[in-house]
Amino acid sequence: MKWFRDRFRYAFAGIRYGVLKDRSIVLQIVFGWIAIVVALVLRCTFYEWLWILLCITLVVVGEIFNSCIEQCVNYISLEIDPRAKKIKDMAAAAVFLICVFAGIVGCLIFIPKIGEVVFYGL
Ligand SMILES: Nc1ncnc2c1ncn2[C@@H]1O[C@H](COP(=O)(O)OP(=O)(O)OP(=O)(O)O)[C@@H](O)[C@H]1O
Repeated sequence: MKWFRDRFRYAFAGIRYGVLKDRSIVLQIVFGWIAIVVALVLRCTFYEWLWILLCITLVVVGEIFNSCIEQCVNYISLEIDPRAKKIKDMAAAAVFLICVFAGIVGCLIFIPKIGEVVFYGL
């Protein structure tokens, strides 16, 4: 039980560092909440909710991993180095691809629903 409790404590400590120290993570969490509010207003279906929650989770987890990689690089050295640039740029690319995926899913789900609301009302 203590092992289990410790896992939770460390994970929540990690979330706290992320939220307090990384504005990108905070921003993605805010976007996630906006997506949840929009999905509630547009009365998304069960499977639409699954896709939306998957996208939010992927973006936030991707951003946390990106932050970990940036911190690892900074921990090893703060000097300007092309290798450090390559590592950080690749981590940023991974988050960018996840955000593109989430953006496409969001458009596929929300645009037709917004169209329905415009034509027929809520
Ligand atoms: N030590 C370094 N050597 C060379 N280039 C670096 C180095 N550190 C950062 N960079 C370049 O600057 C970019 C931004 O790096 P930084 O660590 O500031 O992350 P960030 O994307 O601004 O993240 P955040 O806003 O979450 O802090 C990197 O993608 C990389 O191109």
